[in-house]
Amino acid sequence: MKFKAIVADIDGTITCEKRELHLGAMKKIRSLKVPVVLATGNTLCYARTASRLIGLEGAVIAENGGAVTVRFDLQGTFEESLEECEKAYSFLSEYFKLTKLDPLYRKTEIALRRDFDLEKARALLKTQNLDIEMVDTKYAIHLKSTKINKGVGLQKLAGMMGLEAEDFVAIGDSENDVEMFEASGFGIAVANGDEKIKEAANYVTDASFGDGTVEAIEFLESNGWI
Ligand SMILES: O=C(O)COP(=O)(O)O
Ligand SMILES: [Mg+2]
Repeated sequence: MKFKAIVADIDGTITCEKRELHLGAMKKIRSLKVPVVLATGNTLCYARTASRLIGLEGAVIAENGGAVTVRFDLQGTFEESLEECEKAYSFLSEYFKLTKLDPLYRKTEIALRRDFDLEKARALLKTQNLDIEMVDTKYAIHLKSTKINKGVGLQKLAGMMGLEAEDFVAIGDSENDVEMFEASGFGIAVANGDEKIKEAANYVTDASFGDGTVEAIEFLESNGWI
């Protein structure tokens, strides 16, 4: 097996436990010859800044696939999905006190603080005729279109880079990374990952957080897969 690129989740994967960047993972990523794409549930400006500060090229998937850019000098592309998310938000606001995270910068979905009953909210949302789902990343709960995810974002970005999604190894830690694992050629979950991502993974590291990403890349190198 030989892969041409890596797509790495940000929070919980290239960070430490308290969410600060993991310096060992940064160093390892910078040493790679293959392109590294960042994929996050967070906003596009967050992803682009992280890419710049890590020393990457600006190819990022943000807002769980809703926003994508291939280089720093190009504007992003944004899916038209916010309106439907707003409808779901208005409906759920009748039952819960919800807090939006970074609404000023988020253009395709809504991220919420994790301080309400998710299972109850999911059951209520099912009674509505909306193509919206709720995804828990352990950092936020995302109200997002069922048609958009990091896997769809990876297909799109891979095309822009002249690659196939299967050319990528994906590294991640939570349920918002599952579709990205499915679209990629090989998925590696870090040890702190949730059950859903570990189930979707081809390989699970022994180490957690950024140490897990270092281990994942060393595993790929030792097999000659990158
Ligand atoms: O924004 C979040 O909720 C989590 O972000 P992540 O996809 O980089 O882990
Ligand atoms: Mg994550």
